[in-house]
Amino acid sequence: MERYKIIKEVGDGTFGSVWRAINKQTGEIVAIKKMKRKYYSWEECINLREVKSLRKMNHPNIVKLKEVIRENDILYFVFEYMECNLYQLIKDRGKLFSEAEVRNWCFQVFQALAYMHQRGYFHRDLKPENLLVTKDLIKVADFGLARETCSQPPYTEYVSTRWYRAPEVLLQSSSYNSAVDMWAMGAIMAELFTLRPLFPGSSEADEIYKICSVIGSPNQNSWADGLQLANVIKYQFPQFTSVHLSVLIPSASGDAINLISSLCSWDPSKRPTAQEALQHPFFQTCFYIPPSLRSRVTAPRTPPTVGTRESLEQKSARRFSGTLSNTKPGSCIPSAKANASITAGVQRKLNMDHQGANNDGKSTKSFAKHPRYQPPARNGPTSIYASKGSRGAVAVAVADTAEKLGQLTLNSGKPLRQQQVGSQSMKAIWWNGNDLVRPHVVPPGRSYSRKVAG
Ligand SMILES: Nc1ncnc2c1ncn2[C@@H]1O[C@H](COP(=O)(O)OP(=O)(O)OP(=O)(O)O)[C@@H](O)[C@H]1O
Repeated sequence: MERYKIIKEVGDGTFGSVWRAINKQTGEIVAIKKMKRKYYSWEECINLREVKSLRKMNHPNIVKLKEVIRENDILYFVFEYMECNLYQLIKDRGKLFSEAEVRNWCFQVFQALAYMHQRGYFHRDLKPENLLVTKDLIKVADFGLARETCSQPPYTEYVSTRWYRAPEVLLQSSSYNSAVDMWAMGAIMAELFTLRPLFPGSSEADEIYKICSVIGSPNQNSWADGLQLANVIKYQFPQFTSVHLSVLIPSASGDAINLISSLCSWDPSKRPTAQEALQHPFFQTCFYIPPSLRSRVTAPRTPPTVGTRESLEQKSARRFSGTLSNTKPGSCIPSAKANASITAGVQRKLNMDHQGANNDGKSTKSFAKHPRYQPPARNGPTSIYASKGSRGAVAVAVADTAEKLGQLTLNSGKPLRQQQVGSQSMKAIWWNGNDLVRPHVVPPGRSYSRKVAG
């Protein structure tokens, strides 16, 4: 570790604290994640999911793991450095993001997911904190929970952040798949438009309650397997009809609403795959720049992985630059120096090789089945967070969920009991006499807690 000079702490997660550091030999800025628990053997380290999955991934929208160092039983991951995470951008944002910004970020993330899912991995803990941003470039980080698709269920020890957790996981399915990442992306996309979480559940039961209140309760048609899962744990869904998402996300176009709606489908098999999402009309103006072409252009002018057709046509001289029309050329590109690989060092380190794997085998679906939606008036949200609470990560075994969910017997339209919903204030937000108060009409001055432990 003496090759690095630690500059400052930039993140504190469940499993590690992350530090900005500089490689004294190359001048490269890196992020070093120092794991909280001790590792007494090298075998323990190389068997970690984060190592096993990340070392196989080589994609411009997946954060690069450069080195793994074990020193005095402490494990350090050295990553390429990114300026901030998406949650920080959302939190500090005074006005809504433009649809072009949302599109650009989501297109990149779906490319990363398509790559990862095709290779037989799924992330399982996608959330704004795990999407790292440098200018227009976004990368998926934190593979601590990543799973191989072909690994054997049941996945009992699964933990993830509640607000982005897919319903099949909440209902304790033991054989979920990469569709859990697609659900999370629907919730994240919506949050990018409104700057507020779409399903801010204060407990696992409240999470399902909030999902029902937005997308409507599931039935035999929409999710027969889900009814069975609920039956097993003796859970009764609260009865709600769906709200059109355009009411909750008024600034989003019809295409965006359509994509979010299909991502947030109860039935995992009805969600688009990442590859299918990339084909959605919402991304019609985007084009993909294959990695092989990206390396041909001069680095400072090359944005990440996405561009617009318009810019492609107009700027044929920069044919493969993929510069977004709203992108400052070169604004998001790390310098060649910053990309220099680390060749020196005395500590034991892991070689990051990259291998392919399996397909996730999901069937191809058409978007034609989703009714096209008429865009609503574009009149921004009624309020944004007055303040945001701390946002902890979770390490919550789901073992107690059956008990918690099983205790619930919810009648149509009736509020959850206070202890089931969470705090009194949460109840006040969610129940207003005869009518359910939707999550996006939080009274001014009210803040959500981003604590998400289940
Ligand atoms: N490569 C990076 N560059 C800059 N900041 C980073 C990088 N990796 C992580 N961070 C920051 O550190 C935070 C925590 O990192 P990470 O999610 O990897 O830790 P964790 O312990 O696995 O967290 P979690 O509690 O979400 O499981 C991130 O949200 C981000 O703000």
